[in-house]
Amino acid sequence: MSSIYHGQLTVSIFGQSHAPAIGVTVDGLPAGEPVDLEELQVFLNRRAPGTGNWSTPRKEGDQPEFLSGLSQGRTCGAPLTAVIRNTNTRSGDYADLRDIPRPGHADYTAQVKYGGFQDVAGGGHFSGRLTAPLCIAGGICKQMLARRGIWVGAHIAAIGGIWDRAYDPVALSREDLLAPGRTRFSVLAPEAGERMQAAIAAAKADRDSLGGIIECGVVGLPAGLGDPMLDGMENRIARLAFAIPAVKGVEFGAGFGVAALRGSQNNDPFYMDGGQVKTRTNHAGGILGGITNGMPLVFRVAVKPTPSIAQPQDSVSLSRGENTTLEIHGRHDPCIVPRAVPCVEAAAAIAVCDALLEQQRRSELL
Ligand SMILES: Cc1cc2nc3c(=O)[nH]c(=O)nc-3n(C[C@H](O)[C@H](O)[C@H](O)COP(=O)(O)O)c2cc1C
Ligand SMILES: C=C(O[C@@H]1CC(C(=O)O)=C[C@@H](OP(=O)(O)O)[C@H]1O)C(=O)O
Repeated sequence: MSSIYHGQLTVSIFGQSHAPAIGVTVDGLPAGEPVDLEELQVFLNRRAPGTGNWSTPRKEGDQPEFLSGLSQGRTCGAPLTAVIRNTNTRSGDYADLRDIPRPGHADYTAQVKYGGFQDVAGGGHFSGRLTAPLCIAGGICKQMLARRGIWVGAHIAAIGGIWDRAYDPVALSREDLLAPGRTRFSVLAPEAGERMQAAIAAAKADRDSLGGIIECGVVGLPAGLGDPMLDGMENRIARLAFAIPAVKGVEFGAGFGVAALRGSQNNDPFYMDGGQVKTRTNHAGGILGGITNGMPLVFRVAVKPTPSIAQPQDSVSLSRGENTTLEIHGRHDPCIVPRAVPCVEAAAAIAVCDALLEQQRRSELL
């Protein structure tokens, strides 16, 4: 299994949902960066399971223990390793799933690839739980970016077809990005949030689940970050966003909507604003040719409905080679979207921080 992001920063995520611990090693962080552990905990709490009707009832404190890389509240240049102990596992729920794979989860593909040696309990290394260490790395990157005037935020754009107010991609402000994260259910329009929560409750009562869309923005970025072709900002962000289990799509700016537009509608006209080049619209989502253009960077991810639902489902017995019915008895999120909002912020923050470090180190060589 490869769970390593390679760039200026190397982010290596380890552990399984029901192993003694999960964790992350981040290599390449500049020395001397302050890490506010209280602020980091507030960020991790936004993702932690066990609170809210939309969450799995599995309660975990999700308090990181730093084993290396920090000294006197700052990064010390050594690889930073943090672990989170798993304290509330119920592995018996997974006893049947090695033989009878859950539709929509990774049980079947893991069985094929790892020949039965994979850890099935709690989804093993495939679990959404592994986004907690992603958020440790991303939370530290968010703090580094904020000190440089770069702000990352996200909100629930839609759940089950109910839409929140969208970001204004031209006039997106720091406050728009930060406000949803101060509430337990991260939306811009509280009324839309209430309707979404009711829809989740209804799906749960039907022993079903819901999916949705998360919109993420970054403001304060300089123009010129990223590269063409394989190392564009889109590529870098998408690679990290797809590390979040259940993410099935990523679109930047107007995204798939561009397909229905004419060039005259989709092009973002340039204009001068106090010596700065800006665009009047932002269908590009702040990226042209893989490189930031100084406008807000905006992207959305599609999150599928939670695969583990309590309804009986068709599956197969792999040992007997025959069709069967599966009933899942476990503790699952009826909707992954609300808890995945900080995970998307973490993915964006790591990608942007990495690109900035690369840019800085390149220019230092000249
Ligand atoms: C924060 C978070 C929580 C999740 N919770 C659950 C869950 O409770 N039950 C479940 O079946 N899947 C859950 N998932 C999704 C599965 O981990 C994921 O669908 C599975 O690993 C297969 O990966 P894929 O959907 O990317 O193909 C969660 C994902 C995230 C990001
Ligand atoms: C624990 C978390 O979510 C888990 C993600 C998950 C999955 O299959 O992805 C399945 C469930 O695991 P368990 O059966 O052990 O309760 C969720 O609770 C977490 O996100 O921290």
